[in-house]
Amino acid sequence: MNAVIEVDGVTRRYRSTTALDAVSVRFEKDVIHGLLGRNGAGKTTLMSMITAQEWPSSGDVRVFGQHPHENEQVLPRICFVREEQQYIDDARASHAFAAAAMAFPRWDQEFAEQLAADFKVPEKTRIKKMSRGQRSAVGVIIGLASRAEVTFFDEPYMGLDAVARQLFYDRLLADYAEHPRTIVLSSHLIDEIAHLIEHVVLLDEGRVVLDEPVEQLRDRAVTLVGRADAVGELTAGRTVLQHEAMGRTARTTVLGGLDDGERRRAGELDLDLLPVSLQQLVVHLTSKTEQHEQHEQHERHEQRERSA
Ligand SMILES: Nc1ncnc2c1ncn2[C@@H]1O[C@H](COP(=O)(O)OP(=O)(O)OP(=O)(O)O)[C@@H](O)[C@H]1O
Repeated sequence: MNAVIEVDGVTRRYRSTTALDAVSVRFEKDVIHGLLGRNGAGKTTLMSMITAQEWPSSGDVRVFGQHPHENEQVLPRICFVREEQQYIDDARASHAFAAAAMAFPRWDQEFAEQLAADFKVPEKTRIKKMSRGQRSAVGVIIGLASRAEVTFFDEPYMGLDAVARQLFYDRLLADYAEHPRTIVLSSHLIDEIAHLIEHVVLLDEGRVVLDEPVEQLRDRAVTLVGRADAVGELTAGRTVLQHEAMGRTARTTVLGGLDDGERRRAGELDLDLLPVSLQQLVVHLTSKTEQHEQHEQHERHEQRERSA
């Protein structure tokens, strides 16, 4: 393992909000990571710490083994693409690309121009006057053509239509295959990016709740589809993540994998076994807190009823 980013016990407080709560996580060299979590989970805050745009309240961040803040050895090797990127007044896409060419030593101008044509970024329009999707495309192009050793894309798709998003995913994968680098992609469109990412870091309320290679997630849950009574037999007593019944057919997703005996039985019962989607797993893992609160509320209510 070769971590290019090491985050150790990082906490970030904003007055009464704890955006990150003792987060420790590593991002490995030349791996595409998905940084996932609900709104307000702390994803942008974590990326801002690593890219030296913010300071942690406590804890330690190292990139390439060094502290990134005001570090000229580190900063040109990091690119952070975010929605609210500010560009200088009157700048056109070509000006933004020229600035990026100065900032990033591995910048590929030809690639940037090819991407600008692919995304149909208007040449003459000022970035300020561009549509939201066109502005996002400028950011995405800078992220790709910078070829920075560490590149963060923080929800880069805002305003991009489905065709442009697909273009981004295709170009990202193709360019990554030729120029491997560390990529961290934050997105709410989990199913859309699931095939791109090799490792998932999931934040919930400022804490890491999952930090795992995508391959391993397959064993975390399974979906059984078939006759309702047969599905019921194999899912009895297990934690159900999702259940749908359609007439005599059921589709049930349960936590945990099936052992060899259970798989054989599923075959005998003519059940289909499907891997769980990343989206389903993320929803399950990040709604736990609410489930817990609801449970606590219920318990308090019961207690009041009993003592009344
Ligand atoms: N500058 C700030 N001042 C005060 N609170 C902040 C600041 N930046 C972030 N926060 C708070 O920290 C928490 C985490 O915010 P953050 O932007 O990191 O979440 P996120 O996971 O990126 O969310 P989203 O998916 O909605 O973009 C939120 O509760 C947010 O309100």
